[in-house]
Amino acid sequence: MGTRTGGSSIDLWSELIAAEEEEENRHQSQPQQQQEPQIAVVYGRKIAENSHKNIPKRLSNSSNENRVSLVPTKRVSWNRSLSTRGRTSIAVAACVDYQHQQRKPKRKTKPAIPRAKPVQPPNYKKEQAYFQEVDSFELLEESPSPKKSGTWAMGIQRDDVAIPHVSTVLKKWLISKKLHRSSGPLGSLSRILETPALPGEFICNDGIGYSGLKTPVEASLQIHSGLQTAQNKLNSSFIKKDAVGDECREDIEVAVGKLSLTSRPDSLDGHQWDPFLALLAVCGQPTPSMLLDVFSKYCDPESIIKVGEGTYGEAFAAGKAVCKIVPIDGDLRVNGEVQKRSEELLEEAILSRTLNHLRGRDGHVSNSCTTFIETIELKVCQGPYDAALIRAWEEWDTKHGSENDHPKEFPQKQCYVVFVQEYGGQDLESFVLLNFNEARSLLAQVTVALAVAESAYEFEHRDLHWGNILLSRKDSATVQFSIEGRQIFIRTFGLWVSIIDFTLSRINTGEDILFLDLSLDPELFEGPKGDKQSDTYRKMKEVTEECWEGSFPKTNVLWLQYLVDILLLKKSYDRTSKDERELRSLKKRLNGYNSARAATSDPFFGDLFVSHAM
Ligand SMILES: Nc1ncnc2c1ncn2[C@@H]1O[C@H](COP(=O)(O)OP(=O)(O)OP(=O)(O)O)[C@@H](O)[C@H]1O
Repeated sequence: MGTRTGGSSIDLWSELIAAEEEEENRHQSQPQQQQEPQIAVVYGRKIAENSHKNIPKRLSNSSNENRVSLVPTKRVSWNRSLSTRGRTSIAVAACVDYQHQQRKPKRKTKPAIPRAKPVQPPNYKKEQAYFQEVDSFELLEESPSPKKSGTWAMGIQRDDVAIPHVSTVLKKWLISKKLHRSSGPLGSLSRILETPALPGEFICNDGIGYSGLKTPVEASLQIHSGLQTAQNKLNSSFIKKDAVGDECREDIEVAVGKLSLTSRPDSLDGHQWDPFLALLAVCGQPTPSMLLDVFSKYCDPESIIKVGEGTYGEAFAAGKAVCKIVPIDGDLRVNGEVQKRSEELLEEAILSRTLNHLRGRDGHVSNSCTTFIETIELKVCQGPYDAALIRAWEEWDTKHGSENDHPKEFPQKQCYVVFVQEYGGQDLESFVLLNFNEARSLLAQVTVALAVAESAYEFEHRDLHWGNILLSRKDSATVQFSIEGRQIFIRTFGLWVSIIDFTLSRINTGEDILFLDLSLDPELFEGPKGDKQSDTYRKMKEVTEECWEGSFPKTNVLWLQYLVDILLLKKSYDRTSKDERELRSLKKRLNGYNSARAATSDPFFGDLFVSHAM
């Protein structure tokens, strides 16, 4: 079956597109004729043998069994990363010959079943037929994942100083200190705490408040440059310091002293600095908590349920919240990957919190929306997984077949960051869309959300694959956005969108530009040709010309085009051939927009925007 011969790949995607266009032309010349599915070459879709709920295997992005590689000799870690991150995408795979060769031994023993909690599709037969007819491609290979050894970079570049591409917060701070000849080392968190307070945020108890940051224009980070940059990032976590009791501050200082003297001293250029301490500071903690202490704030531990897993994180429902646990700083490889470092999490924390301010809780903001997942709290934890978490993990494993290592393998002193977020629903990959209206609303909500974040923060997501869009259903008929002071309500048809995973995102907080230098990860751009997700990374590379620090809102448009492809080719829902033509036309017109903001003017969205809540 298939068109792969002699081990060489054939770009079936191009064939598919050509067939689509041919079909489109045919349709235009024969308008009355019923259109057939747009796929020229049809392969049977594999169904998981053990699919106890009769869910097609590829509804999950954790199922590797059918995945085959176009590059069989190059089995690298991104295969694994991408499977769990949803970095799977449209690829026309006929090369079934390779699929057995490409499995990791560990995965062979695991059943390939949906990652997310299965939902009984309302019209499964139709979906199955869809996959048999339309989704005729196997996933060749998952797209490459950025190497996590690289960390966030900031947009401070000087010609006369060699700033390393991979810069930790620490290095950046030291470099900027040199650049700006600032007043001496930032030796401890105590020193940070001595910096002038900024209005609006709290410290100590619950980590994150909502009232601090505004938009860049209203910038509250108050960062000027150099040393101030790193220092004020931390300040941003300690806004309203005056409200902090001396007792609490003392606790932190004592804790900092202990930590820096005993636990994790870090020295560079003779200056003591520890990003772990900074992380603690950002989380408003004197010392790491126990995992269960965090969960207990949100639920009875007995009710904890695992809801998903990624390469780095294990996500558990805790009451109405989701706690994603990410191990940090340890030597133990987790799920085959080197653990993330504190400094990476520090930057990600700042980015997540900045996006929180789009929710407009701190009063009127000219750009607001609720589409970016809300980070309720961040906590640093230490210690083994508790019994309740192990139980939840094992239950999920039994049901879904985890691809992650068993958490009992963590050492006693393992540290983690826990992201407490709102529950966003199921990812687009596994969610069953009902009809074209839902698909339209999804595109509208994503487009306007990106437009809002572009306007507020020059935000580019840069990794908006179908694993990073969460969906749920709500009663609300409209969802509200505010963009440059103008209110927009979008018809939801009951569908509610949340965007997650800002690891690759670029943001201008008003004082800092946070971005990931993707040029450090060439494998990201080496995914299979014809794989829409891999193609999108490559297109981003063309658009940015590898200047990842720069503002290129066109990258958001590239992901919108990717989403249109997903909705046309990977998702099944009630739609007509006219609906499909509309989607294809939208995709073409998107070529003409250089930002999501510009794309909001597209007629496709016209009747989805209303001027008042419904
Ligand atoms: N806020 C949330 N609401 C509901 N489910 C969530 C939420 N956050 C994460 N999940 C679930 O957990 C999974 C893993 O989360 P996420 O992708 O953020 O982890 P990760 O380790 O950062 O992933 P990766 O690095 O592989 O992209 C998601 O695919 C989703 O199923």
